[in-house]
Amino acid sequence: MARRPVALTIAGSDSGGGAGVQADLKTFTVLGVFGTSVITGLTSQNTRKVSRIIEVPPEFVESQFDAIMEDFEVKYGKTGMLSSSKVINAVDRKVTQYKINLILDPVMVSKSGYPLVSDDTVRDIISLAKKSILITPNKFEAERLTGFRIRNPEDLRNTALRLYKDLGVNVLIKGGKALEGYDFAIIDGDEIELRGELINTDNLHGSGDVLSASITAFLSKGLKLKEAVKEAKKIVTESIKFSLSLGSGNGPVDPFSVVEKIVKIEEARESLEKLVEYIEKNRDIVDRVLYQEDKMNLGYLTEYGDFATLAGGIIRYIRWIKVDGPIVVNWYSNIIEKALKLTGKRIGVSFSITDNVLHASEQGGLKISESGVYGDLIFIDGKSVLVGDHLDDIISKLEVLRK
Ligand SMILES: Cc1ncc(COP(=O)(O)O)c(N)n1
Repeated sequence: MARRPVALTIAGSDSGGGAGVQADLKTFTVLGVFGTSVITGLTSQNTRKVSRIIEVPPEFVESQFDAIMEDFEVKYGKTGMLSSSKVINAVDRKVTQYKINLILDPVMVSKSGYPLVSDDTVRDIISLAKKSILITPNKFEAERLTGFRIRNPEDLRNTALRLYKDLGVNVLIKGGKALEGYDFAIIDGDEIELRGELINTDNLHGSGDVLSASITAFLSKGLKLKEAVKEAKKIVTESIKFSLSLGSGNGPVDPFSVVEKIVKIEEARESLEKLVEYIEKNRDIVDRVLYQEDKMNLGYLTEYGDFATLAGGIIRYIRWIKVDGPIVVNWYSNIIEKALKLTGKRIGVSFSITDNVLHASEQGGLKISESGVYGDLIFIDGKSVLVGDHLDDIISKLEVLRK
């Protein structure tokens, strides 16, 4: 029977789906970990605002722990929104009772700027932090916890050192957009710089949750803490790079992009395989678009920027064609990738500029472009690249060239 590691999130519900429990469970799932959840509070929230918060009664927080722990083996858990001292104390009791290794994300304010915890919780958060294996404050939360100001990477390091020494806990501070995605961690005394990329987006709703949930997932899968932190940084960077323009406020980051990127590569392979099959079945097309001993190729550029193409292309050889595979991904770039990037299309075929090609495209209404921005047939480096939105689109354009 299939088995999965089980992880736990102890967090609030975000009705808008981008942060909180919803973000944590998505993150666990895409990383192959089964997610359980202790819900600490409910928010009426979207990408613009948090309009209401209801706290879950502490005894019900405790009963969720009991239900999970009597049935599952959970070694690692993470916290998100813990909105009051009573809830924090309930979590503290249960985490201690069940010996759960805790990643504490001291959530205080939403990306949309609304407080998620009452002011007097800082003391209790610090007490829970001391029992955790890692705390992951952002710049603002680290400032609140220490009273320091963080303006640059040096301040970030000093604040991390202070938290590490004073609380006796491993710490990862997220510099966020203000520090161009620079994070700094101290784990078992080792200082770890986590350089990010400057990703120019305000769609960051849920970014902190995705990071701490990724760390928790990787730990549950058996990684050591330092490795888990480094791998989690990659996941959150991807989730931000492909964050979603949903809602009119701070859109959600998208942990699902980590999986969808791979699905899209498989779709690219499948489309190219079908296109090879089509060309093999209709090889007269090759005579029309390719000079003797010239080479054609096929390519697919996914929404995530991965490029698939035939390693060797298709060669016309007397009465035969030779398909020289395999399909390789991100192996090398060619004029098809260039044409697809120029036109924003997904799938392309490169071949010679034969008289047939010129004649048939004129007759069939295919648009030729030398600059490449618009058009169905792009001329690059003395060759033509036929481009389309998907497999059927490119096949219907190849049919035009067969006439
Ligand atoms: C229920 C809940 N938990 C956590 C956050 C923090 O996420 P963010 O800072 O990205 O808004 C949130 N907005 N809502």
